[in-house]
Amino acid sequence: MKRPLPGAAGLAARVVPRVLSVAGTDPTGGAGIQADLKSIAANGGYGMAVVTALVAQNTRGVRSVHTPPVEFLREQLLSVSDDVQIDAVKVGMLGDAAVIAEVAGWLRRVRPPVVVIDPVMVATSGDRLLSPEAEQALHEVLPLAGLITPNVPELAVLAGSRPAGDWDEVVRQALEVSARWGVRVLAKGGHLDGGTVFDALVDASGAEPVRRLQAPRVPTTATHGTGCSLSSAVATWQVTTGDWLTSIDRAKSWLTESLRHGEELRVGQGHGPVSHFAGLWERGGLATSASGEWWQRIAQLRADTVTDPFLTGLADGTLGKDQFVGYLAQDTHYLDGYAAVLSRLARMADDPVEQAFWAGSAAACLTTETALHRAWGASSSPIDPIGPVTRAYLDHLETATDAGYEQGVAAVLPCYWMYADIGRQLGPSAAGNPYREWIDTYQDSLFGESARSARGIADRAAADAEPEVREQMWQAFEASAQLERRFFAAGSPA
Ligand SMILES: Nc1ncnc2c1ncn2[C@@H]1O[C@H](COP(=O)(O)OP(=O)(O)OP(=O)(O)O)[C@@H](O)[C@H]1O
Ligand SMILES: Cc1ncc(CO)c(N)n1
Repeated sequence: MKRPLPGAAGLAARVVPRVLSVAGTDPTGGAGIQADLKSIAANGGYGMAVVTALVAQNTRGVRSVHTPPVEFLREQLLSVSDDVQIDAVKVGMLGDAAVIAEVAGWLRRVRPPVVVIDPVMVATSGDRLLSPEAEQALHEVLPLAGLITPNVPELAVLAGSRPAGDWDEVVRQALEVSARWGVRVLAKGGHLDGGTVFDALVDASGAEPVRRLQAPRVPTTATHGTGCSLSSAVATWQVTTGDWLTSIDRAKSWLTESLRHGEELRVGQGHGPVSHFAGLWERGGLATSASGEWWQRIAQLRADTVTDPFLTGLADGTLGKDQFVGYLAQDTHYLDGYAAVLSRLARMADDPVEQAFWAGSAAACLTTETALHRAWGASSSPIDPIGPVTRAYLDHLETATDAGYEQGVAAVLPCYWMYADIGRQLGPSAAGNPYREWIDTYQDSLFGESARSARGIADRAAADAEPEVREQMWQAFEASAQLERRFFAAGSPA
């Protein structure tokens, strides 16, 4: 069954794949079923789970495994398949031969349209998750998969060889396994060294037997459960794309981003989990906070801002120098007034942390400005007369702050947040760009952190505010966002 691609219209117009994970548990939430459910949800699916084994494990290793009777496994599997139409199944830890036989029998009866089997044998910690006798029994279940996803040591076991030492050997083993077991293989190269991680989609019977994928290796210790998370993500995507390479590609992009944010979670002392929802949180896909909702409401405005000719010219380096200097002159006026408003907020705040944040921001604002201007050989005092958009923006900030602390906080937020967002989007094009320093200033992770702090303050203020004040906060926020856009447009090539 092939489903339409999820459209841009959002969740309402979108088919949500119903994806079942059949796997073991990880009470620390980074691997096994717990990771699978997060991964399925993060990739747009509805997750379900049947437990094959209860694993007492954490980021450092496995303590013990409890395998419930296979009769109970059967009860769980039938509870799902008797009631729910399953679009995809991801199979993870199977533990022993009896579990494998049970799952194989169920798969043969139910025939889910998408089956991904992660032949889990050892955890990232090195602990075994499959009894050696059960390796034989895998013969029964692996051919039922549309895709199997072994890592380097697992591939070696399936190929009956030593673990591959380099990428060519991985591909050779994957071809062997694919031919011998009659399955499509995603050979994962996470365990090899090097600045790039390679994976390969191998189908010995296909027209193009080896298709390679590569991604930058994320320097992180947070790699616990990457295999679980990847296989569930691929299973989820396969329901909507119907094409394995596309599904793997999407799952990989998501995983790389989630790996980048894993350490921020500070979970455990060993190999920590990836941050499954980092992308969603980053892009404000959740409207659980007032600011998240405001951010979504200005989505069109934000899209129009990043495609403004001034910013596209800045991104590709074709923007005229005069224009950039003209923009900087207006920005000097703006930052002077903005720093004054931030100082006002510092005085108005009753929380010492918030006072310090606004005062620190006012200072950073003035020093960043001088640094940028020095780089462009301009004086740090404004020479050009103040323009109409700059005037309107500063008047708005003052008026909003006159109305109250909450409104002032909401009014200053777009300046942090939209610039951090623009820096993030323009960052990748910064190398060799004449405006690199400007882009780097806003791409800087410290700037991103300030934006998050400002957002946190606005959310706390909104949570405590009366409905009419919260409405005024939104209006102040939106007006500032509009003025941000006009500020760039004022410097656009005619
Ligand atoms: N540091 C990293 N940076 C980027 N990608 C990585 C990194 N580590 C692993 N990956 C990717 O994650 C996926 C899983 O790879 P890996 O070979 O580690 O699987 P695994 O050993 O089954 O995972 P685990 O046992 O931790 O669940 C692969 O697509 C791999 O390329
Ligand atoms: C339950 C379970 N499945 C898979 C893995 C592999 O990371 C793990 N550590 N735990």
